[in-house]
Amino acid sequence: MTDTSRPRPAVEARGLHRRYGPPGPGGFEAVRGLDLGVAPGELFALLGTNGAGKTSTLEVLEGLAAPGAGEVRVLGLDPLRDRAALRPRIGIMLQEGGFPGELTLAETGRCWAGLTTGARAVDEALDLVGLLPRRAVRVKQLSGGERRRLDLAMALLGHPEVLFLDEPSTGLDPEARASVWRLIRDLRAAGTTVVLTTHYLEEAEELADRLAIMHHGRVVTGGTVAEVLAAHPARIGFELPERTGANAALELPALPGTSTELDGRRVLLRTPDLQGTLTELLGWAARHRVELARLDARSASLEEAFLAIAAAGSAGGAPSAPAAGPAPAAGPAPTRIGRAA
Ligand SMILES: Nc1ncnc2c1ncn2[C@@H]1O[C@H](COP(=O)(O)OP(=O)(O)OP(=O)(O)O)[C@@H](O)[C@H]1O
Repeated sequence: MTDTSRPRPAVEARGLHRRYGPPGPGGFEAVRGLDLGVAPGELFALLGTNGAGKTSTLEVLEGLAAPGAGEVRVLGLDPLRDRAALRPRIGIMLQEGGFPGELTLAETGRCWAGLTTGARAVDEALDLVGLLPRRAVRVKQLSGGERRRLDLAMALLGHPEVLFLDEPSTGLDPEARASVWRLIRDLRAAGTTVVLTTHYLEEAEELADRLAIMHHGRVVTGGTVAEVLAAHPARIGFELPERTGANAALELPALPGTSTELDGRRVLLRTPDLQGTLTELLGWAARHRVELARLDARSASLEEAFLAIAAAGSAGGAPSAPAAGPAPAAGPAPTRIGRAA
């Protein structure tokens, strides 16, 4: 039965494969059975290691390349077969725009607007990315970050319903990056569906409603940032006081599902239940009048999740389910710490 309560995805791929070169050992399969769905108005980030297949995937979604196998739909249309109908409704920012260096920004905009249905005013598009004061400058005179912003302005010329951004903030200084993030957020707030690739995990954490992490042509894990992080343990670090005499040895409480690493007086706990473990630990410390110096408790970061996935992949094939973090080794047995009495 079809679920009619959920809107049809604005962007969807099912069983997508993309191959470079001939079949067999002479070729290379860059995308290996990828499924994804992006809801209308959603901001979706595609992350992954170098060569994971992000650009190869994006190019198929954009209608710039044919899938080797599988099905792709954007706004319900086939990006290749229905290209004429779809092209005016999407905006594309490639990894490199490649606009002619001799043209000024205003001329570039006019040329591009001539090819775009319902284009907004060129100056308005340049203003959106902070390049209006540079409108009379030639493209070849722009810095790398300014070129990135010109690429974005041209992608926005046609009021796209779906915007594909391939590494939109690469090469931008922190201020320019912050203003591009603001612009992307505004576009999303106005209902634009955005699919972006990025190497900046902070960018995905800041912007994305949902994300997927690719490795070796497959989506290894995906969901909201919270869902992705839930598969990775939180960390609690602290330092125990120097102890003497009969109090030299202490037993930490049994903390189910938590692993414990000791390095002198420094203790590192890894736990799937940050609040529960922290509550137990603080109760234990209060009962034993133990001061936990340099106490630091934090959820897993997207960077830790990403590195765990990359490491799992390098160590013999990435997992196909949400990747587990560093394995919690210890069971609920208490851990003896400190010098023996
Ligand atoms: N034209 C091509 N011919 C052969 N192999 C290619 C071609 N383009 C890409 N590849 C290979 O396909 C794989 C995926 O490349 P792709 O550019 O999609 O990765 P990516 O995730 O976007 O990487 P990055 O983060 O480095 O931009 C890589 O191993 C790359 O070398």
